Amino acid sequence: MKIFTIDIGNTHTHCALVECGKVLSVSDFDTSAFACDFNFSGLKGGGCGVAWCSVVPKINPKISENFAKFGISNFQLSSKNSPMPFDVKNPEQVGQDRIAAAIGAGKFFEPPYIVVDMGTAVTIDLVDKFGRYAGGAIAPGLYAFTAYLSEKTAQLPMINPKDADFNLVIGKNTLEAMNVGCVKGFCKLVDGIIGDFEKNFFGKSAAEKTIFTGGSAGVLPENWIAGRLVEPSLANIGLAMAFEMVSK
Ligand SMILES: Nc1ncnc2c1ncn2[C@@H]1O[C@H](COP(=O)(O)OP(=O)(O)O)[C@@H](O)[C@H]1O
Ligand SMILES: CC(C)(COP(=O)(O)O)[C@@H](O)C(=O)NCCC(=O)O
Ligand SMILES: [K+]
Repeated sequence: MKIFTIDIGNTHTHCALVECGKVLSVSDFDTSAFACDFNFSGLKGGGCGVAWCSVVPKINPKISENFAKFGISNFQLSSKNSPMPFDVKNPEQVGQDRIAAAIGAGKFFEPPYIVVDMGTAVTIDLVDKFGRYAGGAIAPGLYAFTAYLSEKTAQLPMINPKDADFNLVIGKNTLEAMNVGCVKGFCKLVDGIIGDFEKNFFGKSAAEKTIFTGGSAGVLPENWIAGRLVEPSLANIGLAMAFEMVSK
């Protein structure tokens, strides 16, 4: 069965048509423009399931209204209906995109594994050996790391993370210093948290059990991202898997 999935993030809304865990097509929108513009009429009667998640609650009534208008039944993934159990203090607090990506990573590995979603925020999450969503870390995303300084200072420019040389050790001008501090610094934050997870939950490198997703994965230096497993539609795959698991 084809499942139309919608992952509403703080910056972008990622839509993907997924069948048997395979992504058939994708389309992205600015979240600020999404709920008002989207025309769901094409989905009606298409024999297609609809699964979605949102970390922008004010959008939810609008999208629900839209589904109702077009008569489309739909599944919103949450901690209440998640097929993945939780080992955290307040499951209802966990971002629905974090739940979706954690489920989606189950297509790639057996638990335990690590899921890194580099969006507006970066989240680094653990699914434990029992297959439970076990929590993780939330930090500013790459854009916050880079843009904030250029917005809040008189002399720091906006940088393009793609141009940063990950091998550079010390910056010899402003741009290089920002590349080392902001871009390499962002990567080192992620690697440092992953390293702690590895030490505490794997006892060895978990590079083979770590998956990356989110907009920043595509703009980080090649020599950091190369060789890592990246799935841009991880949350969408997870939404489709969750829908299939709960519909059984
Ligand atoms: N040119 C860029 N410079 C810095 N960050 C970028 C750039 N392009 C994309 N990003 C990062 O990607 C993020 C958007 O990723 P996305 O996965 O769409 O986020 P969300 O899931 O929060 O909507 C931006 O907030 C930013 O961190
Ligand atoms: C951490 C997030 C902001 C990430 O959102 P994103 O960057 O993908 O837009 C989102 O998952 C969220 O608002 N979570 C709620 C708090 C929590 O997960 O504990
Ligand atoms: K996200």
